Amino acid sequence: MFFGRITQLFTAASVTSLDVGTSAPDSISFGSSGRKNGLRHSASLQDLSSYHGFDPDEEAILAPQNITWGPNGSSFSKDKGGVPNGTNPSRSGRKWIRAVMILMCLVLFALLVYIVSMYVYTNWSRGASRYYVVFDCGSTGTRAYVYQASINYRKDSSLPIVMKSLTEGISRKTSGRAYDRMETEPGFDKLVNNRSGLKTAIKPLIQWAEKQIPKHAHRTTSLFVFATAGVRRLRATDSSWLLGNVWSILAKSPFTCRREWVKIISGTEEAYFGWTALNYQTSMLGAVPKKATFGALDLGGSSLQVTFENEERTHNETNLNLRIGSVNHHLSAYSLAGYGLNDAFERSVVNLLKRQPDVNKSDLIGGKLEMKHPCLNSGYKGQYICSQCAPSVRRRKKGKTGVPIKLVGAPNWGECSALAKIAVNSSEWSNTERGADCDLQPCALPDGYPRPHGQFYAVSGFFVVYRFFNLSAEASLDDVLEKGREFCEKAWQVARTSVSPQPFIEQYCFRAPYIVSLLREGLYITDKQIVIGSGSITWTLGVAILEAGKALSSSTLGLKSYETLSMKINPIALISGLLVSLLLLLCALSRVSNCMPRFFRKSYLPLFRHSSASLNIPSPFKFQRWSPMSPGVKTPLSPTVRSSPHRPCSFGSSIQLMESSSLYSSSSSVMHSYSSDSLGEMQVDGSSSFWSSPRRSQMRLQSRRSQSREDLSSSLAESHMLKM
Ligand SMILES: Nc1nc2c(ncn2[C@@H]2O[C@H](COP(=O)(O)OP(=O)(O)OP(=O)(O)O)[C@@H](O)[C@H]2O)c(=O)[nH]1
Ligand SMILES: [Ca+2]
Repeated sequence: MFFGRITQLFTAASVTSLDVGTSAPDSISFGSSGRKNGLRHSASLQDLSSYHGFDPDEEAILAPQNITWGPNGSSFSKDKGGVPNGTNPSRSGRKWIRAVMILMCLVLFALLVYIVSMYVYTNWSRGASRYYVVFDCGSTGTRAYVYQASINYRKDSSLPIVMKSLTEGISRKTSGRAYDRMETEPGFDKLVNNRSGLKTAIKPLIQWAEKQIPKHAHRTTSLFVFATAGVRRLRATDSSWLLGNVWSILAKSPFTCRREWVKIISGTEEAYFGWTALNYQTSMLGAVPKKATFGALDLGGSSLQVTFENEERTHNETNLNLRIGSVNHHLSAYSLAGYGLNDAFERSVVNLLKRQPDVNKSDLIGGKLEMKHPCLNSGYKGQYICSQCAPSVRRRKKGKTGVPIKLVGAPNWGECSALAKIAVNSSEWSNTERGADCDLQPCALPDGYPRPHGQFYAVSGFFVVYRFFNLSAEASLDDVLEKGREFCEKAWQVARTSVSPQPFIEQYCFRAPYIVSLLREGLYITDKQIVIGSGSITWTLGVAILEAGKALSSSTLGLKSYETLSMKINPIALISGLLVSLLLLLCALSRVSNCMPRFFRKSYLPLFRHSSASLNIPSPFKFQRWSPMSPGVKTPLSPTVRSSPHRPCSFGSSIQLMESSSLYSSSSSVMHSYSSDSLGEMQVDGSSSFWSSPRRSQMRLQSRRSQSREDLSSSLAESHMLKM
């Protein structure tokens, strides 16, 4: 409708009615007053010469309701009808319309370019992968993970990406390693002021990651180096030294890394990265329709991360919103420092030391102290570096700061279980908490922290303990206790050889009761609420997923446009529709502003001939204006009859209004009527073909000025007959 109206107006602007009254039996007269004999009333041709663009007044003349067939022949009259003589409001109207048209063309063009570029980008990026390298700088080691991100085409997920972990060349769980991961030991927190140790820890990981990624993609691969609890608990001077040196070593890597990507992540960040990774791998993340997600329990060597969906917004410090794909998740996420497996054992040592009577500090510092431990196998003797035994002592041994204590195995399952429960009770060892009774409340949680609820995956350290005792994921916590007790009762030499060589074998008699007490008394999580996750679920996957999501959505909305283009609108149809609209608009605009290049002007191209029907159909569409030679030149219009009865005409006869140069005297008001013959000659005359310059053809028109009216009316009548 809108375009029809616009085109109607433009066509009206381009059509100038001439009074070519004829005595033909039927006539067409244009005039709001409906006067039939338009000859004397038509405006002189000169008046029409200013017609270059659209004249809104033309609408009144050319609109169908103003066209009537009269008894005394057809006539065209330029009757402005109701428009005061001497005013020319059409010019400002034309300018306004032209401006609107140009604006619409520009908007359409911009939209077309955007949609096409989005479509190309989306299709291009569909094949393009992005790689991510994430370093997990943990308290017991530094690991490298390589991920390949690509667009997710599955419709049952609103998650825009598919993430694949590349683990080529990693030794499969040899020598008791619980994880399939590229790892160097010890962790960064044991390498403070040890630059060569840092290089030894980092370079093998970089070299391995380079082999996982095609060389051409190295520069576009993002490298993130995130440190967790081990470094988090260091003094600021030590952690700053570590991060600064790690950054300088990484500067030589082929990957893209920014200074802000080498950092210590908070416990909360580690928590929701782990939750994201878990729910991605269990296909809960971005599921459509939304599915209940799993809580994550990530037990490290130094800290424990707890994350779960929680609609209660009770505790601001631990609440966060995470939007993945089109799904919003309200999470409670927190990290309990000191609850990792290694730190928990340390707490057991600290607690035992406190119970030692008359400990001589010099003996302590001199490493002469010997202490029995109820969770160590009989026959075990070993030196333990205790960081928390004398915090003031800064002696470094094997990379660890603390005092050496000689531990001696004195296994006692009951005492060991009680010691594990003490390690779980934060009020027993942290200065901030008041005495808490683990039988009355979750004694691992600080005051006000939301209690974990729902179903949980227990990963990392939980997985390591289950694997150590050869327990399946379905085993209960009581099974863990049973296995632990059996292990504790073995003599050290037997116990040690009963498992493949691996770190911290001596601590598993403690770890068994510890993880059970941590879940049951520390967090009040029952057996039915947990599933033991595999060792491949690591928070580094969450980093890659969230970074890839950021990259996709930020780079020119590729993701959104991907959704729009592929899921809701057929991009080809959209682009075609825009293209057609733009072309239509450009055509209309060229009519209005005569900006069509000279070569394409209708007055010289016999392409715009109309069938004789144009005489009969009272539609302004059919009257084509021959565009003027150039704006500003007075170009009176002369009607031409396209064909004559004796000449077969492939287009049928037609009336075309031809522009001619202003050769008429301004006083001339005689209307032109042309016989088809002469016009036919004119139009087919080789020297004066449509292709000749307008001036010459106008000259010929000029000489046929007195074309007989009969000719015209006969051809009019004829074409009318044809139509019948
Ligand atoms: N037996 C065995 N234990 C392992 C292995 N890898 C890690 N562990 C133990 O599992 C515990 C948890 O390991 P991680 O989750 O890697 O701990 P982390 O990331 O270094 O510690 P955080 O910095 O607190 O996250 C550590 O205390 C290790 O003692 C393994 O391959 N075999
Ligand atoms: Ca960890």
